[in-house]
Order: sequence, then structure tokens, then C-alpha cells
Amino acid sequence: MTPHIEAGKGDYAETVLLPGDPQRAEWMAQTFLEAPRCVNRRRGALGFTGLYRSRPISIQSTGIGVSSFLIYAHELLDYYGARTLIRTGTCGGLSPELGLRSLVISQSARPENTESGQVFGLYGADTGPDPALLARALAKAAELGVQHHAGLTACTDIFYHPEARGRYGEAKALGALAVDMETSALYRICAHFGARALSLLTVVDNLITGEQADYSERQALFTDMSRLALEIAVEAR
Ligand SMILES: O=P(O)(O)O[C@H]1O[C@H](CO)[C@@H](O)[C@H]1O
Ligand SMILES: O=c1cc[nH]c(=O)[nH]1
Repeated sequence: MTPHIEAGKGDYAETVLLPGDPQRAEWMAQTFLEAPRCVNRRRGALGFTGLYRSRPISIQSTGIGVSSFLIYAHELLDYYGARTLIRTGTCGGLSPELGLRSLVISQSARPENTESGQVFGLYGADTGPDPALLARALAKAAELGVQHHAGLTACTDIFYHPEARGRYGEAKALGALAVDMETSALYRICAHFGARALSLLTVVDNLITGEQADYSERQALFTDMSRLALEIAVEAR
């Protein structure tokens, strides 16, 4: 076990899907995995291991923001031997085309994180997803007929910001599609540990139009993202 995870060594698969929300982790495990087993309940950060297409896959919730995310990612990579981390997160759309339920494949993440951004400077240059995982995601999405947007995403530490909709000017000028609170950390920490990373995000609100998905209806939005992540995961070796 680790300070934040009660599972034993060997309880996690080498490939771990990472939603922020523990309820999404539970829904994904119960909906898509065969014989899902809960391996972590500590602090309510639910984690599960089961089978998808006969291959062991884990799903671990990571909480909100880089600080929480890095604790789970670090312990999975450093102690549990995870080699592939695929985030299945939510995000806010940064252009009107990114309506509710749009699926975003993050091809690179621009950090607006404060302290963690400085610490990540110690880890080396900016980085993105594993190229092979990204290529597989694009191919699988096409094969499965899953509509998606692939491109730059922004990553922030601050959900409620005084500048509200006026934010992300620079990122938007660079073409950023959406914003979340963990993807740049995922790409950095996996590069540091020599592991593979990819971030898939579903739009649950739009910062330009102001539309928002109701929490109670959200799970229905996550089917495409979850299936795509699992189809990519079973081929990750
Ligand atoms: O739904 P998750 O995966 O937690 O992702 C997004 O939702 C949270 C904010 O509501 C942040 O963690 C953000 O990145
Ligand atoms: O980080 C996030 C996630 C969802 N919606 C947002 O506006 N930001």
C-alpha cells in the first residue's frame, strides 16, 4: 500500500484509466469491466481492476486538480508499476463548436498551472501524449465512428477564476479546444517515469456559450470516451 492507496502490490493492471470523479470510476468499472473488483476506497478515491476483452485493466479516480492527480499518478507509476495511463476526464469547451458531449483527444496540453508548473520545469521540456497511443486513438475513433476533436488543450489550477469567460486568451489564440485541470500533469509525470500517456476529455460545459450538462445526466455522455479508452487500453503493451 501507499499513503493514499490501500491496494496491495499486484492489485492494479499495467494500464490504468484515470477519471477524476470516483462515481465515474465506479460507473465505468460496473458498465464496461468483467468481474470488477474494488481495490481502493481510501479517501473515497475509488479504484477498480477487472477484465476488458479478457485483459486486465484498472480504473482509478484521481480527484480534482494537478495536486490530487499527481499523488495518484505518482503512486501508480512508482509503486504499482503502471506503464500506461489514460485519462478519461471532463473539460470545458473553449469554442462554440465544442458543444456538450464533444469528445476531445488532447494532442498537447498547455499548462497555466502555477506552482506545479514551476516544479514541472525541473522535469524537462513540455511534452504531450505517447505518439503510438495517440495514433491508436485516432485510428480507433475512426474505426468505431466516434466523432471527436483532436488538438491542443489548456490546463489550469483554478476552476472559479475572477476573469471567468475572458480567460485563456493566449491558449485560444493558439487553437486550444478545451480546458481541464490535469492533462499537462499527466503528460509530464508519464514522461518523467518513461510511461505512456493519453488524455481523452468529454465536454460538460462550454466557457463561451455558457451551456452546462446536468450532473445527473453526465454518465450518458461518457460512453464513447470510455469505450474508446478501453479499446486503446487493451492494445497497449
Ligand atoms: O471530471 P474530471 O475528470 O475530474 O475533470 C474535470 O472536472 C474537474 C472540475 O470540475 C477537474 O478535475 C477537471 O479537470
Ligand atoms: O476543468 C474543467 C472541467 C470542466 N469544465 C471546466 O470549465 N473546466
